[in-house]
Amino acid sequence: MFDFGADFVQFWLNCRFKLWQKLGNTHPLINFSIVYRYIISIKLQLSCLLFRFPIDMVEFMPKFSVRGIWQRWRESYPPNGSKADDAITVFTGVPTIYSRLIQGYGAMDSDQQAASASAARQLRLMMSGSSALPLPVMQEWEAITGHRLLERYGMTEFVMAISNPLRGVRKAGTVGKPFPGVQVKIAEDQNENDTTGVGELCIRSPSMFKEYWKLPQVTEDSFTDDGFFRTGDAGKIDEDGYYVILGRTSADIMKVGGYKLSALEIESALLEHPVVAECCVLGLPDKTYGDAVCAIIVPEEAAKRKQEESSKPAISLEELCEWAKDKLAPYKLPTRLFLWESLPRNAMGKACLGCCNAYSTEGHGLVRSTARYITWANGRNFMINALHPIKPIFLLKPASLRPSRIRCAAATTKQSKRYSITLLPGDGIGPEVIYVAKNVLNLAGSLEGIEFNFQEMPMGGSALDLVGVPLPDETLLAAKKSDAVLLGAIGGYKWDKNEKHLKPETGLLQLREGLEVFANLRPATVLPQLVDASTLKKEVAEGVDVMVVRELTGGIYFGKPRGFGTNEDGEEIGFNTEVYATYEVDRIARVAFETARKRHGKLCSVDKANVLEASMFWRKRVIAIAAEYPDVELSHMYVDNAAMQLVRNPKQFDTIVTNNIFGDILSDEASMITGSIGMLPSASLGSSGPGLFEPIHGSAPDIANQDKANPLATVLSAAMLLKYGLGEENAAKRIENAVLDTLNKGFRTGDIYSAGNKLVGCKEMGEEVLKSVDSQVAAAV
Ligand SMILES: NC(=O)c1ccc[n+]([C@@H]2O[C@H](COP(=O)([O-])OP(=O)(O)OC[C@H]3O[C@@H](n4cnc5c(N)ncnc54)[C@H](O)[C@@H]3O)[C@@H](O)[C@H]2O)c1
Ligand SMILES: CC(C)[C@H](C(=O)O)[C@@H](O)C(=O)O
Repeated sequence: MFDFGADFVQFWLNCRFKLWQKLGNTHPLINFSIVYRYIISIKLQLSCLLFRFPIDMVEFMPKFSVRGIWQRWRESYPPNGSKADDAITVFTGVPTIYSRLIQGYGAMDSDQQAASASAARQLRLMMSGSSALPLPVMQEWEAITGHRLLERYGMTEFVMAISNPLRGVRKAGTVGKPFPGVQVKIAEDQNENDTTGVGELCIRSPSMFKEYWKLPQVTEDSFTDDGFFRTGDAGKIDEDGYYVILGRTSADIMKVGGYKLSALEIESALLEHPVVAECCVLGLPDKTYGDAVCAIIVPEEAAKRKQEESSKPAISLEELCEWAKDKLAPYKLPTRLFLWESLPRNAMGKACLGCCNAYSTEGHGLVRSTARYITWANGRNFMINALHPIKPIFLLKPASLRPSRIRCAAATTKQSKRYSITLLPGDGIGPEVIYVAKNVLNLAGSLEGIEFNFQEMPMGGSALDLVGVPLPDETLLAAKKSDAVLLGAIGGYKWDKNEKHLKPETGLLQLREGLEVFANLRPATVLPQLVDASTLKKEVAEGVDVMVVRELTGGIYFGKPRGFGTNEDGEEIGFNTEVYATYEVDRIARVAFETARKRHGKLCSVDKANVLEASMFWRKRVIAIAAEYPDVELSHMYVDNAAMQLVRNPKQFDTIVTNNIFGDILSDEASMITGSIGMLPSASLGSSGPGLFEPIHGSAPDIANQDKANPLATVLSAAMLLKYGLGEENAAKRIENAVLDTLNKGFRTGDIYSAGNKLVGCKEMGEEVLKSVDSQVAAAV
């Protein structure tokens, strides 16, 4: 333990030689005065910049003593609610330490877990540095301790330069923004035609060191002409101005077929695979592509045991790529896979890339061998998946690979427009259909000179599994800050029994409420190509074109009081309240009248005004608003009758306006007239802010992960996003035309299949739509 007040001078005097050796990732010989300034700066930064309260003690924990660290926290904050005098309040570690602490936590019994998690929660702050923190580690740590790790970026040469804020948004996967007085620039490689914004991070800071001791040339080479220190780290700035560290320029950036790829980004994605305990990604020399992406994976213990018993690899390259293809672009997928017992690590716990590289390169000969288990010279066992010929990096057909930017430049003279889109794949078939819709959106957009910046965020059950809530704050924040949000679907059996606030569906309602998207447009159109897919008679279904305008942020879904209780007889009850205020009915009525006006001028308001006060009120307000729209023909219908009329004679409807719950039910019913719920898109809009676009179907757990989902509802939702969300009608038209063209060619997923057509899966349907978007270029431009 170290008392900063009294022992400070003594400390650095005693430690300076050691510090000379230990500090500095770049060079060990750092000027004596730097050591002094280093310590001063640490104390200043900790005390002033971060906490605004003095720090008395700094305790150096024994390296990797996972048990010791957890125990120290439990002693600091015993279960009786007291706090020890020497309690730890702030903890800083490197990612490996947090991974190990998570492992240690997993090995505890449930009582000890509860005590440990509760103690850890009481620390004031936890920080991470030294290398990029993998997202899954951050998320797991937050789920256990409630701490969102504060990631910062610093080096011995200039101490700390960039940090996420103590209060404010700590963006996962980033190191935040520069401290006041610190200048940061990204020096892109002049010799490369790279527009990814990735380059070497260069820093100018008041706390910059002066020189490497007696090494003037090294010092000189370390600075740019304009006085920025070259960190040797690759980075980029994200759309919010947060810095993302992609690794050491020398070791962590691979150059594959002209793309600069971050090994850390790929590692982060692979680490999410349930079989993967540890992972190291590196580029191995490849004649064609410069580097080939090689993944070294240490499987989880259970997978290792199974592997031993069955003599089969815990995971194959094909399985890994199949799993990762929704998370990584095709050119980022590994083309070589090594399964190892463990990763060689240095004393700090960082994977020793040099070793990994040497071993896997030495293993070249072995790649051609058929041997499965190979003993490496110093006795460590590792396994190579037999025979991995290097596959071409690009697995897609060339047409869909052409980078959007080039297509766009060739196809249109319009100025490039950029939009940020939050993607929420969600659960079940959500990720499958979002993958397709994203590609279609990208291609259609590029043909209209539009560039998208997609940000994928967790939502629903997958967010519950990751961070313990169905709508993480970060997801809502990202959604609010983007230009539009595209959602797959949420929900699944796994979370059905969760308490209300921990249900995926609650997350969806929170999202709609948070984005204030009160108007939900759900068009149900029977396409001529799909008349046969409808369960109604051809003459009933043909020509149906209904727009359901559903109120989305009020009514019984949100009304209070609500909950569970007991009645006077002591019996359990559950209750909800259907309630609408004037402004809520008025605004949705206006949206509906405007919509009807642009269609065939007929609006039917659906309610239950013969029974429910809320419906009587609804009807009264709709009639009042009708005075503003004399050109629109208004009618009213009770919901029970409307449900019947929809299947009796759906063509009588043009536009329907109704409350939240009736809209939910009637739009599902209307979907069947069109052939399948897999065809119906929706747009949810508010008076300002981004719109939310989603298919009306759910996560379809019965067909999830089987490549059976119909992606067209989501693809058409992407078209609605372009039309209603961004005002990009031409790009929307391209998508709508492509869907029609694909159906004209006879491609059908199972839900809309009829004899004489070609049955395809979700992926193939997506590829066909992409081809159609592509082939319309000449016709449409
Ligand atoms: N907006 C949403 O995210 C949303 C909407 C509705 C339901 N849900 C949730 O989804 C889960 C499942 O609900 P559900 O079964 O009642 O409704 P669902 O819409 O998921 O599925 C109903 C039926 O339609 C089929 N289906 C749905 N979408 C399809 C598609 N794109 N292609 C082919 N077939 C498709 C399913 O296989 C299933 O047989 C529940 O957890 C529910 O709460 C979410
Ligand atoms: C999943 C659920 C909350 C949702 C709703 O009831 O609105 C769904 O049925 C829908 O139609 O999007």
